[in-house]
Amino acid sequence: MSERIVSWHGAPSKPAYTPPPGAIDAHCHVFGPMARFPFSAKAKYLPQDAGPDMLFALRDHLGFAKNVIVQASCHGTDNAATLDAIARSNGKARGVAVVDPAISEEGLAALHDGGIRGIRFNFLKRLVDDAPRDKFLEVAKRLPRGWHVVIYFEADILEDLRPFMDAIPVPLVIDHMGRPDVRQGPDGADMKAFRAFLDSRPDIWFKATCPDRLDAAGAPWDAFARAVAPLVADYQDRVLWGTDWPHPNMQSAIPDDGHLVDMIPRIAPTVELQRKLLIDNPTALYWAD
Ligand SMILES: O=C(O)/C=C(\CC(=O)C(=O)O)C(=O)O
Repeated sequence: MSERIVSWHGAPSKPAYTPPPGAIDAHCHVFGPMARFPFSAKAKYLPQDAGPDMLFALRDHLGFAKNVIVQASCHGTDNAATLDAIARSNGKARGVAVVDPAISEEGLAALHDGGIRGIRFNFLKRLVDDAPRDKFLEVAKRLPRGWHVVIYFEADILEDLRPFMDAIPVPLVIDHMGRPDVRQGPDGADMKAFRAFLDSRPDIWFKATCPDRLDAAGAPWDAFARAVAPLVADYQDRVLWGTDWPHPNMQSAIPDDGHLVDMIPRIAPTVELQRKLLIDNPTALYWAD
């Protein structure tokens, strides 16, 4: 792997939809800059630099107030780039780390001081070499107060992951709804299984994100809007939204971030739903203190 890829739109449009004041982009990443924050030797993709200045310029362009920066797999368990971005945000960013499960209590406390409020377990084989459930569970049981676990998986392993996820004693946040096949519609097998999972405990949250990854038909992502809007309405106190910028790995169908923002009123059509999705819910998870 040698070629560094660009996975983001060079000139995203200004969205027609204006997010409410204080809106939070609760799923985005930073890449590098590589000269200061080299990528992991185990990285499955090698991106161009997409650092905090670019992220914060996009935040302002799209009309958001804050970011939740999620450590991407290309940086492995070295959270320095994510922490640096949070430190540069003037209090306008918090984050989710990826840790070596053997991390010390002091290491976790330092992440907390740096603005981290959760850790991420990634189960996508194309992104990580291994995902040791026993070790993940051990570290999930000794997280700082108020933290949660973010889990990224694909719909076909939801059932297999259930015993592991059921045993995690802190709130769960599921990336991209566990990647359902949105072409099945709102009552399809994947959405039904995901709803059953959400119904199994009250502290599972999810991100209604990534139409670009989940709806192969492309913008305006009608299948995504049709499948996801009922989920947002039915679980409106547990849903988050984010751009996913800089869209790791996306190379052929790179989304225009302005168009992604214009999906918000299609999945959350009322002012109240939008306030929960963009302000109340992410604030409860990331700015409770
Ligand atoms: O950014 C995302 O949410 C999705 C990713 C990348 C990722 O998670 C990572 O690199 O850690 C993907 O599907 O390739």
